[in-house]
Amino acid sequence: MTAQIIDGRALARKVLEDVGKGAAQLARRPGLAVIIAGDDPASHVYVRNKVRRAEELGFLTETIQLPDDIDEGAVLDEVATLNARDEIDGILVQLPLPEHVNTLRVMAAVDPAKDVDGLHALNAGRLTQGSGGLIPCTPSGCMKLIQSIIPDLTGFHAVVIGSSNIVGKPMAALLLEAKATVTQTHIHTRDTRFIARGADILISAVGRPGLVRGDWIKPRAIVIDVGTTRVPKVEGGYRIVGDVDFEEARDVAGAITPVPGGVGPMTIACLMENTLNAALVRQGELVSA
Ligand SMILES: NC(=O)C1=CN([C@@H]2O[C@H](COP(=O)(O)OP(=O)(O)OC[C@H]3O[C@@H](n4cnc5c(N)ncnc54)[C@H](OP(=O)(O)O)[C@@H]3O)[C@@H](O)[C@H]2O)C=CC1
Ligand SMILES: Nc1nc(=O)c2c([nH]1)NC[C@@H]1CN(c3ccc(C(=O)N[C@@H](CCC(=O)O)C(=O)O)cc3)C=[N+]21
Ligand SMILES: [Mg+2]
Repeated sequence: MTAQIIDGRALARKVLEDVGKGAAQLARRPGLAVIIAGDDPASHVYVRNKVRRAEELGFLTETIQLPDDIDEGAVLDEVATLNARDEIDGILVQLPLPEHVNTLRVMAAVDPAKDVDGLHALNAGRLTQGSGGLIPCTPSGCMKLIQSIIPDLTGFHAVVIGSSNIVGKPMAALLLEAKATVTQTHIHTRDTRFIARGADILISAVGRPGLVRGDWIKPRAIVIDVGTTRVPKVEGGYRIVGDVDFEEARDVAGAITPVPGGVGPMTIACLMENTLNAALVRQGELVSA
């Protein structure tokens, strides 16, 4: 069989349309601030894309560029300043931070009500307890992609390859909340291929091109490829590739997300959705995100 290709760009457009309608109901436009430290070119591309989307929606945006050698205290000061500014509804600290900065301490400093990445321990805890809060953008986008194919995940076996705080762990929590049976793997997992083959829904969030081969996939499974690795092209520039061997997977899976054009655009759309929800809560239009 040939898998259905799940169109992340088209679904992202729908999400953004709804965000635009929601934002129009607000007395004050949502405000998104992005902190970026250092000069990693890939990080700058992602930040520019996020800011451009926010501007298209009429949001207030601000990018705070910090030097690579900034000390942790100064990053925490920037966060505190943004926490105190009423017109800022969402704060995103672009990752990775410089090596000498403790990511968890920075995350803990962000006002949970403005934590549009859903990385504060309060939001992460609320997610595992199913009690609302802001949800990390990439897993949130993956859920929408999966549910565009199977709206009700009750009892399906989902396998999440990768266990980071930003993708793998919240992905597993969301799937569990949706009543799927969830297996999570990581670098020490033995025989990931065998585990993956049992998945009705297979999500790979590792960053290793070609990790997931055709024989890792159960026939007709839904495959969500979060991996985004930059590979230099011989003619210059780069292309981005996922974790999944797309050509092999296409012959086995029931549905699959492409890279690019799958999870990436949904991540940005869900960031806009989170920013709108944070603004709605902060402006008293919603009790909880
Ligand atoms: N499209 C999008 O919107 C986004 C894409 N990404 C991409 O997704 C990928 C993952 O991102 P992120 O979670 O931040 O990355 P991290 O590097 O933080 O996490 C990768 C995870 O994969 C695990 N891992 C490494 N090798 C294997 C393996 N062979 N089998 C199973 N697990 C393995 C690691 O295990 P351990 O913890 O034990 O080391 C870790 O848990 C990257 O390619 C990133 O660029 C990320 C965010 C958004
Ligand atoms: N605090 C924080 N939050 C993040 O959400 C976050 C982060 N840090 N650090 C880096 C990763 C990576 N990430 C991506 C977002 C969009 C695309 C995306 O739009 N990708 C396009 C292609 C883009 C291209 O061509 O380079 C696509 O897949 O179609 C990819 C990757 C968010 N991340
Ligand atoms: Mg660090």
